Order: sequence, then structure tokens, then C-alpha cells
Amino acid sequence: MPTTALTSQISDPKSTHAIIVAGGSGSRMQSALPKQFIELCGEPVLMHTIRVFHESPSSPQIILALHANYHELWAALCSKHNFTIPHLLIAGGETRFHSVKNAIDQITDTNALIAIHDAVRPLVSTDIIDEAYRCAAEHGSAVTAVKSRDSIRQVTDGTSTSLNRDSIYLVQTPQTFQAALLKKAYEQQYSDNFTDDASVVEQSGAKITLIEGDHSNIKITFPQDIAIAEALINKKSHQL
Ligand SMILES: Nc1ccn([C@@H]2O[C@H](COP(=O)(O)OP(=O)(O)OP(=O)(O)O)[C@@H](O)[C@H]2O)c(=O)n1
Ligand SMILES: C[C@](O)(CO)[C@H](O)COP(=O)(O)O
Repeated sequence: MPTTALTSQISDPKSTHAIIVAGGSGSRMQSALPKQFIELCGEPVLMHTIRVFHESPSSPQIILALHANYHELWAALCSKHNFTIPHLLIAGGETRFHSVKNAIDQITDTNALIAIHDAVRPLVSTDIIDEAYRCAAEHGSAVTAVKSRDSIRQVTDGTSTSLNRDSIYLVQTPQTFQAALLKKAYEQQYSDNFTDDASVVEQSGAKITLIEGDHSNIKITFPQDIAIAEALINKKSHQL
């Protein structure tokens, strides 16, 4: 039996985890129900997002960070929609940083790969999820980003100057990291400059690797984003 050849064919499989952050209140959406629960094509935003991760070949273990006040509502919605995808439900924190930190604390395997994804980006694709795990395994990090389609100007002291848009990237999620790197970064004190996971990891001294995102992977932030997301989901389902 060619044991050497066989062993060399098996790539070092690491456990994969996906942290879905849903601990926000959605103040910019101005709706009584936080935006992660709003129905898109008949199902809450959050269920669309979790399903994509569940269906990705990387098959991550899913951790959902949700404010404790909404755990009962989530259980009721899962029952109503017959939603049975396995996931660990934990409490969200005061900010996105604190929600991520709570979730990271649940993962003990320091060799794991951890993707962090906004619950309110339901249009992520399985291809991007898998590529992010692959790239993070190789480089330590994989942060999804797209080039700006608009021209860019920077305003300083009331004067605007044109910037080279080819050097500007708009950052999305998933943001995927080797666990040891991410855990060390999240031991830092919270700062208001931490707008995403890449900024936390970068501050800890690690290099960030960008991967190609998708302009369709929108973050549902304002009321008009619901109609845009529904149109994109309908388009996607017609393509299948
Ligand atoms: N304390 C928080 C705040 C935000 N998030 C999550 O981080 C993601 C991106 O945040 P954002 O779009 O800003 O969501 P909200 O904070 O809910 O929205 P807003 O800023 O308009 O209040 C969302 O999935 C949100 O639920 C979180 O897990 N915990
Ligand atoms: C993490 C993020 O989605 C990357 O674009 C974004 O930074 C979240 O920002 P927000 O201020 O919480 O909307």
C-alpha cells in the first residue's frame, strides 16, 4: 500500500468555523424589528446568511452571536420556518467587536480557521466562503474586498483632491483568519478605530491579505437595501 503517496495527497484539514454576527440593533434601518429578522423573499435575512455557510463545501461549524433579548424570538422564528441548520447560539456584545470576541471565546482549537461574517450580508456566495478559508489557511488572513466603481475624492481642510481609485478597496465580509492570529488580536483593548476584524488583526501586527469580493454581497444597512437584496436573491434563484 503506497502510504507515503497517500499521506502526501491529504492536505492538512483544519476545522472550519463561521461566526455570524447578528448582535446589532439596526439603528440606520429605522425599523422596530432589527434588520437581521426582516423577511427577504419569505424568510428572515439571518436564515439566508446561515444557509449559505451551511451549504458551502467547507462546511463550517456555525456560531451565531445574537443579543440575549432576541434569543426567544429566534427560537420562535426557527420553529415557524422549520429552520434546522445546526448552530451554537451565544450572546452578542455591546459592539460588533464584543460580539466577535464572545464567539471567538467558544472556539478552543487554535489550529482552526475562523470566518467572521455580518448576518446582514445574505448574498455572500459559497465560492467566496471557500476561497477565504483556502487563502487564510495559506496566508493567515483572507479579507473580502471590491474595488471602488466610483471616482474617489479626499477632503482635507475643506479642499477635495482626486485619489487613484485603483488603490482603493471597499471591504466586505467574510473576513477569515487562522485562529491563533485572531485570538491574539482580540485580546487587545477595544478601540473605536476597530470597524471590522481586519483592523483588529492589523493593529496586532499581522499582515492582511485581500481576496476578491462581489459587488452583490451588499450589507443591508438602510431601508432601500431590502428591495435591492430581494431583487438580487430573485435574480440568483432564476440563474440556478
Ligand atoms: N453589538 C453589535 C453590533 C453589530 N453587530 C453586527 O455587525 C454587523 C454589521 O453591523 P451593522 O450593519 O452596523 O449593524 P447594526 O449595528 O445592527 O446597524 P446600525 O449601525 O445601523 O445600528 C451586523 O450583522 C450586526 O448585527 C453585532 O454583532 N453586535
Ligand atoms: C465589517 C463591515 O461590514 C466591513 O465592511 C463594516 O465595517 C461594518 O460596518 P458598520 O459600521 O458596522 O456598518
